[in-house]
Amino acid sequence: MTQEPVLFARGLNKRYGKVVAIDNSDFDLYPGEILAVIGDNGAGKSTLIKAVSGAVVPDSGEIRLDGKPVQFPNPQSARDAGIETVYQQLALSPALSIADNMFLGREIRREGFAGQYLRMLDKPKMRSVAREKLNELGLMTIQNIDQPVETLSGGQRQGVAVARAAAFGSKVLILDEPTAALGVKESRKVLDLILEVRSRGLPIVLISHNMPHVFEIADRIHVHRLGRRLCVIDPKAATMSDAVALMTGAKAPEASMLAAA
Ligand SMILES: Nc1ncnc2c1ncn2[C@@H]1O[C@H](COP(=O)(O)OP(=O)(O)OP(=O)(O)O)[C@@H](O)[C@H]1O
Repeated sequence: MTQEPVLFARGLNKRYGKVVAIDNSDFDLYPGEILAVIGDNGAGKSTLIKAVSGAVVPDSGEIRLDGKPVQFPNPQSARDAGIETVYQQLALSPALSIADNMFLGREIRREGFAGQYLRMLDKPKMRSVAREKLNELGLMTIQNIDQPVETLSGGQRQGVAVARAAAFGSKVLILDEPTAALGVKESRKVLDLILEVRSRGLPIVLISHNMPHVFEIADRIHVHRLGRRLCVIDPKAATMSDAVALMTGAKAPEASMLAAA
C-alpha cells in the first residue's frame, strides 16, 4: 500500500505477571479499510486492541495516529483523539432511551445560562441529532428514539452502539465481536451497517471469530498468534481453512496469501 496507516503500532508488549499477553506486536490500519483481527483464544487480540484504544497501557512499543506518535493513558484519551471502540459487553444503559444512550457522556447542553450554569440538556437537539445519525446509517427501523434501549433486540442494540461510535469516532472505529451474540438476520444488519460505515470513509477494525463474516466484509485480515501479528492475509487470496490453519499454527504463511502492506 502506498498510503500511510491511520493507526500504526510497532513492538507493543504487555505482560500480566508471567503471562505475556502481547509480545512485540505490530499493527497497521489503512484509510477506508475494514481490517479483521483473528486469532485463537488467548492469542492476544483483545489486549492488542485495548493497547491501541487506551484500555490497556502497553509496557513498551510505539503507537502512531495519522503518523503522529501518541500515548493513550486511558480510553477517554483515545476517544478524544478519534478512536471509538465498541466492546462485546455493550456500554449502553438499558433504562435510558436510544437518544440518551447516543449522547451518554457527551450530552449537548442548552445554549447560554441554562446550559452553562444550570447544566440543562438540550433534549430536542440530542433527539434530532440521534435520529439523523441513525437515519444516515439506515437504522431507522428503530422507530422511536425515546424508546428505552432495554426494549430493543440484540441486533438493534448493537446497531445503536455502532451508530454512536460511528457518529463520534472521527478516525477509527474498533468493533469487538459485534455479531457474536446475534442471530442470522441481526448479524446481517450489523454487517451491512459496518459496510455502510466504511463507505462513509471511516476505517474499521473488526475482531471476530466468525470466519464467514470476516471473509465477507474484511479488506485485509490480521492473523494474531502467540501474542503477535503472524501475517496479514488477503481474503481473496486465502481460504477460511487457510486462516484457521494459520491461527492454530497448522500452516505457515505463504507469499500467495499475503495482503499488500
Ligand atoms: N487483565 C489480565 N490479567 C491477566 N492476564 C490477562 C489479562 N488480560 C489478558 N490476559 C492474558 O493475556 C493473554 C491474551 O489475552 P487476550 O484476551 O488478549 O486474548 P484474545 O486473543 O483476545 O482471546 P479471546 O479470543 O479468547 O478473547 C491470555 O493468556 C489472557 O489470559
